[in-house]
Order: sequence, then C-alpha cells, then structure tokens
Amino acid sequence: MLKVDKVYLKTPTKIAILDHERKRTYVLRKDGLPDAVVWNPWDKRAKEIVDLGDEEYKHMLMVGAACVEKPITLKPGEEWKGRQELSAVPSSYCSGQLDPQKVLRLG
Ligand SMILES: O=P(O)(O)OC[C@H]1O[C@@H](O)[C@H](O)[C@@H](O)[C@@H]1O
Repeated sequence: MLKVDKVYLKTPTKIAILDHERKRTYVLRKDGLPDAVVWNPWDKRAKEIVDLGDEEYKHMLMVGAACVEKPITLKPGEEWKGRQELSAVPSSYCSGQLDPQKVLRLG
C-alpha cells in the first residue's frame, strides 16, 4: 500500500472496492454526495486516530462518499440529507469472474 489522497468528482452512486488480498468486495452506495474520496492517513495523520494501531496505517484505505466540487451551504433552518452505505458481497475475484459491472449489479 502507498500513501494516497485522491478526490474523484461526479462518481456513480454505487462504487465497488475489490480487495484481492482478503478476497472480499465492498460496495459503497451513496445518495446526495456526488463525489468520492480515496484516502489513507499514512504515518503522521495515523497518530491522530486513537483506535488505529502503530503500523495499521500501512493496511488502511478509506473510500468514502464526499461533496467536494460543489460544497453544500445551508441557510438557517434549511435541511440537507445525504447517506452512504457500505456492505460486503462475495468477491467476484474469488469466483474467477473479475467483472466490476457484475458486482455493481449484485447490489
Ligand atoms: O475525514 P473525512 O471527512 O471522512 O475525510 C477523509 C479524509 O479525506 C482526505 O481527502 C483529506 O485530505 C483528509 O483530511 C480527510 O480526513
């Protein structure tokens, strides 16, 4: 794993994360959050995360829904709703069918 901090604009509402090492596939579903962030804290920021072990940052990757390009500004009394849901599904990699489109259709 390497240090990474990337923002992807206008991403689909479903994103598949294929973990070949652990043979798992995660599906991120999101609403109201058009962008996505792929990030890990690496050594310095990891020290601020109290429940992350000293060396665990080397194995950590966060993929999250985000709203970066057009920030949401609320006036007093205004409401906004957004959601993200992360679930694990059987890995398409394990079954020998590495087809991200197939994984997205599963959800
Ligand atoms: O902490 P959040 O809002 O879930 O975002 C995750 C990370 O996303 C990264 O892009 C930022 O550089 C970090 O500062 C931030 O912590």
